Amino acid sequence: MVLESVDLTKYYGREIGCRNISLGVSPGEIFAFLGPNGAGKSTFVKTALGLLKPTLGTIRLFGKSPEDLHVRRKVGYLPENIRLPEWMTAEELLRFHGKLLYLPDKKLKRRIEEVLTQNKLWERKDSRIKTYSQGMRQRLALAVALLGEPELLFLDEPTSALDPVGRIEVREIITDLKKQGVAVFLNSHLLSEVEMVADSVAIINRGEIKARGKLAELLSGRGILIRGEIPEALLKKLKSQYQTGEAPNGLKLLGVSEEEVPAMMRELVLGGANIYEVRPFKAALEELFIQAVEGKNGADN
Ligand SMILES: Nc1ncnc2c1ncn2[C@@H]1O[C@H](COP(=O)(O)OP(=O)(O)OP(=O)(O)O)[C@@H](O)[C@H]1O
Repeated sequence: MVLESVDLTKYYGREIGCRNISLGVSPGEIFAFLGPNGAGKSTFVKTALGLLKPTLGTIRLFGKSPEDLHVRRKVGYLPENIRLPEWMTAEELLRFHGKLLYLPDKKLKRRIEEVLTQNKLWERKDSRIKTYSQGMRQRLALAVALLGEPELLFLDEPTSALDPVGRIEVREIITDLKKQGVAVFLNSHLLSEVEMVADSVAIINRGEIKARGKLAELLSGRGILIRGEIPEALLKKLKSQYQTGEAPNGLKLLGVSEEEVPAMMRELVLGGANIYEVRPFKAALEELFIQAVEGKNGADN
C-alpha cells in the first residue's frame, strides 16, 4: 500500500475535522476522495502529507510516517487554488522546486523539459507567470507536483480552472501516470470526470466515510429496474422486501442479486403482472454521491 490510514481522526479543538477514516491506496490506483464542502477532505489530505498531526489513529505512506524525508520525496501535491509567484518564469519556478527536492542538475534540466512539455508549457517557459492564463497556471502547478517523479500524487481539484480540452489533457496525464504505476489521490467536485478515471472511491460527509469501494462495483449491481404493471399486493410485498425507487412506468429495486431475478419474475407473472422490461440498474456516481451524503444525516449543502 502506498497510503494506509487506520481510524484516522482529527479534531480542531472540539470541532471534528475527520473521524475514523480507514482506507488504503495501492500502487497505480486512482483513488477519488469525494465529499461536499466542509466534509473533511482537506483535513485528511493535510494529515496524509504530514502537515497536520492526527488526534487519533494512524496514517502511513509507503509503510512509514508521512514526515519521513524519504517518503516526502516520493509524494507530489497539487493544492487547490495555488498561488504562484507572479514575477517568476515557469522555468525559474521549477528550478526552485527542483532544488528543494535535491534533484541533481542534469536530472533537473531533463525533468523541467519533460514536465513543461507534458503540460503544454514548454513554448512559454521563459514568460513570467503574471502573463499566464488561469488554465496555464493550473497546468504549471501540476508540472511542479510532477517534477520529482512522485509515486503518490495528491491532486486537489486539478481541472477546476481548465476548459474542456484542458480537462481531457489532464485526464490523459492521470491515466498515463497510472500506467507507470503512480498512485493518484484525487479530490474533485466534477463527478462525471471522476467517473471516467477513478478505480476506487470514498465518499465522506461530516468527517466520516459514508461509502467506499471499487467504483465499478459501487455503481453496478445496485439493483434492477422493472417496467410493467404490477398488482398492488405484489408491489407492496416487493417494497417490504427491498429498498425501492421511482422509475418511469416502473420501479427500481435496490440490492437485488442476479440469482433472485428468475424466481421474482415468475412470482410476478403468476400473480398477474405485465412485465415489459427488466434490466440491471447502474447508478451514476452522482446518484451514489447524493445517496451517501444525504443518507441518514441529511444534506450538508
Ligand atoms: N483550522 C481549522 N480550525 C477549525 N476547524 C477547522 C479547521 N480546518 C477545517 N476545520 C473544520 O473541519 C471540517 C472539515 O473541513 P475541511 O476543510 O477538511 O473540509 P473539505 O472537505 O476539505 O472542504 P472543501 O471542499 O470546502 O475544501 C469543517 O467543519 C471545517 O470547518
